[in-house]
Parts: sequence; C-alpha cells; structure tokens
Amino acid sequence: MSKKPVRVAVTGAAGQIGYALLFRIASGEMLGKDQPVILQLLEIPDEKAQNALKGVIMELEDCAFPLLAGIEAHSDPLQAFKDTDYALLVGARPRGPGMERADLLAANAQIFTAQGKALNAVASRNVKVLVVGNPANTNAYIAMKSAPDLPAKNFTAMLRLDHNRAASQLAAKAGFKVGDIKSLTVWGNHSPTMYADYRFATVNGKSVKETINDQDWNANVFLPTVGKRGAAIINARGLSSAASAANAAIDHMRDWALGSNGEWVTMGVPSNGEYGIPAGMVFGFPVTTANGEYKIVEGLEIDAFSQECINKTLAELQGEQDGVKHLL
Ligand SMILES: NC(=O)c1ccc[n+]([C@@H]2O[C@H](COP(=O)([O-])OP(=O)(O)OC[C@H]3O[C@@H](n4cnc5c(N)ncnc54)[C@H](O)[C@@H]3O)[C@@H](O)[C@H]2O)c1
Ligand SMILES: O=C(O)C[C@H](O)C(=O)O
Repeated sequence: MSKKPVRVAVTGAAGQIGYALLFRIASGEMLGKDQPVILQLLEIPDEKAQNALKGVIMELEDCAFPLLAGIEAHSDPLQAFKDTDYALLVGARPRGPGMERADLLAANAQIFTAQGKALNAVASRNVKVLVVGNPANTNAYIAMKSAPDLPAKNFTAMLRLDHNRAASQLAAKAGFKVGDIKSLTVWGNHSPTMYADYRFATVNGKSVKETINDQDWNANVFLPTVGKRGAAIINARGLSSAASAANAAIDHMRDWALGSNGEWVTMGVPSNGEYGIPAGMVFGFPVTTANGEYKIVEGLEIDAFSQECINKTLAELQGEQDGVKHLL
C-alpha cells in the first residue's frame, strides 16, 4: 500500500537554494523513493518573488514527479506551515550595504520570531525544523524560543555543509574516498569559527588523524579552508553556495528522518549541556540518528587544541544569542 503524503514546508522557495532543493525533495531524495510529499512553499508577499515562485511551481509540475502529491504557494507562514511535518527555513534577510551584524541579527530575529510563532500555532506537533538561512544557529534558536509548545529538540540548524566540506578536503589531502570517511564532526556555529574535528575519523578502520599526521596542516590549512569556504564560493561565483547548500539540507533531513545507520553526522541542535555547551544553545555536535530521532555522541575526549577551538565558536554564538535576547 502506498504511504500517506507528508507535508514539507520550504521558505525562500523562489531563491537559489530553493531552486536546487525543491526538485530533489519532490523526486524522493530527501524522504525516500516511496514517500509522497506535499510541498507548501513560502515566499515574501512581493509581486516579483511570488511570480518567480509561480515559475518554479510550473517547472515542478512539468517534471511530473510521481511522488509529488500537491504544491501550494503562500505568502503567509500561518498557511505555509499548516500541519507541516517538515519545515526547511531557507529564506532569510541577506546582509545589505552598510548593514552591521547587529542589524542583520535584528532583521532575521523578526523573520524567525514570526515563523517560530507560526510553527507553534499550526504545524504538526512533531514537525522537524531545519534552519538554513543565516545566521543559521541563531535563527534556529530564535524560532525554537518562539515556539514554546513544540519540542525544543525539533529545531535544528544546518552544519552539514561544513561537515561535507570537511570530508571533501580530507579526502583530497590523503587520497581517501570521501564516502569511506566515518566519525567526522563539526562543532559549533555555521560560520568561519566552526571547528571541523577529524580526531575520531576513520577510513576503513584506520585513523584519519594518524594517516595525515600534520597538526600544522590541520590548524593552518584545513580549518581556515573549511571555515572560509562559503566566502571563497561567494568570491568565485558572485553568489553564495546554493547547490551544495541544498544538497546538505537534503542530507541533514534524510538522515534525521530515515536514520544514519549508526554513523555520525553533524547537526546543529539545542544542547542539553553536553561538553559544557550551555543548555538551549543551538550548536553543531556529532549525532547519530535512528527512528526519526537524533542522539548527541557523548563522552568524547576534548584535548586542549579542540577546547580552544570550541571555546572560540561558543563565544561567537553566545554573542549572537545575547544580541537577540531582548527581542525574544
Ligand atoms: N547554513 C548553511 O550552510 C547555508 C549555506 C548557504 C547559504 N545559506 C543561507 O541560506 C539563505 C538563502 O540563500 P539563497 O542563496 O537561497 O538566497 P536567495 O536570496 O537566492 O533566496 C532567498 C529567498 O528567501 C526569500 N525570503 C526572504 N525572507 C523571507 C521570509 N521572511 N519568508 C519567506 N521567504 C523569504 C527571498 O524572497 C528569496 O527569494 C541565506 O541566508 C544564505 O546565507 C546557509
Ligand atoms: O551565505 C553565506 O554567507 C555563506 C554560506 O553560509 C556558506 O557557508 O556557503
């Protein structure tokens, strides 16, 4: 018997990540090739954006995806999030000319407060939320705080792009096949301060750290390369990463919904105090996923270098979250 369709809300649906994301969701790459989906798409109430959204919907229709059980276009989050089982919050306010970081935080705080409240009011009580729009961790924190009737653990931020970037850099450095790298993680904020940590990673049972055996490369090449990859792509393309961001969003949601088969993946999730991260802070952690739930990998040893890196990204996130406290 075929499965009942699930509802997937995507915000910023006419943007560049939206364009790289929706077709893959509709083809079953996110939730499985047997799972019909209804897309509930949100764009700002602006004629140009709504027209662009219409065009994307026409293209979705023209793909004749067998799993696409419905498509809705909305400009009101209360309609877009109605009964939604999954919410991918991609749309966000980009930094404009002369805008300070505090202005960016405040503009996004407004968007994610409203969207958190709307999720709280109308979404499925089990909705799984992924925030992609930057600053992703803090936006997820704001949405979570604005939705007190939903489980806080259901609000997550995207660190998977950083994770995938780290895997790819390691593979290139040591000649690994990227798919053979296990137990890699990225701690902290989706920003250049993130700490991509391969101390526990293995390839075919062999330690990645021992194979590479180059702390200078780790500190001075690998971490800056992964941390500044988003900026490098903006410099090269004139636009921020879109296909790789959409791909990471698919990976994040697929693993959360369908399980990671015991493997570690990285998710930005609210801390319960693990590794000294303040409870409630949305932080990149190693997790395993099964039966629609994630579990933070606990008990890992944090050496002095790692602690220093974690402290740096933690301080940045604390600053961001302190900066929006008065708005919540
Ligand atoms: N977490 C990550 O790893 C990661 C990676 C890449 C990009 N990003 C972020 O993702 C976001 C989207 O990137 P993009 O390249 O698709 O941008 P984009 O500008 O191409 O598209 C964003 C879309 O969101 C819409 N939007 C803005 N505010 C909205 C709101 N309140 N409700 C609904 N829609 C809204 C805009 O109209 C626009 O169509 C940006 O914040 C970007 O910085 C995050
Ligand atoms: O949009 C950005 O600022 C960069 C993006 O978050 C990325 O990591 O590619």
